[in-house]
Amino acid sequence: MKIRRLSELGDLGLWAKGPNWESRRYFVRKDGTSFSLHDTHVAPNTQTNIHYANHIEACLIYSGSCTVTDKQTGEAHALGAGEAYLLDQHDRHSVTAGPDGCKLVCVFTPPCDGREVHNEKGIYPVITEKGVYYERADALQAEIDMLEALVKDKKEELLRIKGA
Ligand SMILES: CC(=O)NCC[C@H](N)C(=O)O
Repeated sequence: MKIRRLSELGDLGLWAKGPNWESRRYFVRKDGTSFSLHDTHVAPNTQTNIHYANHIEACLIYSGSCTVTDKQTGEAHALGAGEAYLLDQHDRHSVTAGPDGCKLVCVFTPPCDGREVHNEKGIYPVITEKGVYYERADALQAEIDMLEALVKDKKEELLRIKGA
């Protein structure tokens, strides 16, 4: 088991800030997981345009409210505490926080490294120990390398179990 406390995140480089939001990244790639776990706080009455070309993200709102708009269809969803959205199509979208702001627990795959902020297109790079990759092909290769390392670990575990 691992415990990570809010008070540690700054020193560990796991507290990222954008113009309208901050994201406290509790568990990240270096923890060896295939996902990262974030607590995102979005400032009241702000709009952020996002396009996670290299990631899938699930968000669960636990405080405040927001409107998530699909930029392709124009469909807008008003969401509050206990409601969630999943960006499983690399959807271009905007998040508009309500008058009390919006707090969300967010899960990313591939896992974030901790330092990611949006580029001018709203994209996060995939960051590994080998580099920072924005372009889809490079980011996919970095993700495949991460997944292959995880599969290698699982295969070794399986061999250990079978050999026991
Ligand atoms: C909704 C929003 O502002 N997202 C940006 C931060 C993102 N959820 C993260 O945790 O990196």
